[in-house]
Amino acid sequence: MIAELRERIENYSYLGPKGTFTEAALALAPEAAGKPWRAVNNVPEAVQDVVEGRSVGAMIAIENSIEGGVTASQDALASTPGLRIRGEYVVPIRFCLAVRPGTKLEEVTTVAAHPVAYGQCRRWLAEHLPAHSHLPASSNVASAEQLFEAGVDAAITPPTITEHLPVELIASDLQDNHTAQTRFVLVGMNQQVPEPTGRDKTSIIVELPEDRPGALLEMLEQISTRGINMTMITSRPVPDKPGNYRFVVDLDGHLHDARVADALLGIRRFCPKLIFLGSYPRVGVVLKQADLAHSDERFAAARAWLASLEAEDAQDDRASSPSV
Ligand SMILES: O=C(O)C(=O)C[C@]1(C(=O)O)C=C[C@@H](O)C=C1
Repeated sequence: MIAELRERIENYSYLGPKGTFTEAALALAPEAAGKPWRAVNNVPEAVQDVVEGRSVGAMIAIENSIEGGVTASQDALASTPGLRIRGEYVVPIRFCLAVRPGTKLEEVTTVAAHPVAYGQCRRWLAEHLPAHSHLPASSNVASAEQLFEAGVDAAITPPTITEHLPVELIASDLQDNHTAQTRFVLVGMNQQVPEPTGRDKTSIIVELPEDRPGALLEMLEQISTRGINMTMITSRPVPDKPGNYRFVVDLDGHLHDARVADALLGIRRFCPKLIFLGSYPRVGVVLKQADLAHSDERFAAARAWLASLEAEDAQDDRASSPSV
């Protein structure tokens, strides 16, 4: 009954309200098209929606090109067993300064902004509003909603905010870097790994054993000796173990690629706290395999050679065992 109910749920959760970059990312996901969307207040709520079956998927921001990893998302992935990434989506980021109509830049002393957005606009703020104070907001649209509360003069928002709220934009392109982008991932529970497309990425989280000097290097060796391109590595503290870290790692390739499977086996042997987050189609440039020794063909040939040795051995066993 519960399984049937779960099957009928089609919702997708995202950080709202309407108009956030997270909503723009969800609009890029073909599987969410035409399905009901649930706007929630933060990343843990979006993840809880999929854990508790209110949604089949949740879109969450994972990394910004200026601010780096989105820690709330990385921590949710590390602490929610069964959560799997199904796809990644990249959204270009542009910020504007929104005010109540009529407010002048010289009158602004307080700025509401999502912390990840605020971090992307430091240079502009230092130059144009050096004496302001920052009021944290739960999203890039929630910041603009705060304009209608006392004590908030301006908000950092996406340029599309005027489609949603009666605000005025008094400055644009606030972000420190004009190529700023945020990478989002669509997550679900206990999902099957999608078939390889030839342009895939595999994400893992590794908590290294505490008592093993050189464990980080060992993990990297497992990846590099198989010619795998590592596209990201970032560390997060383990909350209940001060001084211990887990590593969030992205690799080019798919779980069904021999070299990736081999590397995961190699890491898992000395590192039982290995979380597989998924293999899924990746956005952007995929490096060509430079080293022939690590080509799929060489992996297949090596496996065939091992299988032939084992077959030979089995034959020898049969020949030498006494017949009855
Ligand atoms: O989706 C939004 O608009 C958000 O407010 C979230 C978020 C994030 O969590 O990183 C998304 C993209 C921007 O880089 C800044 C903030």
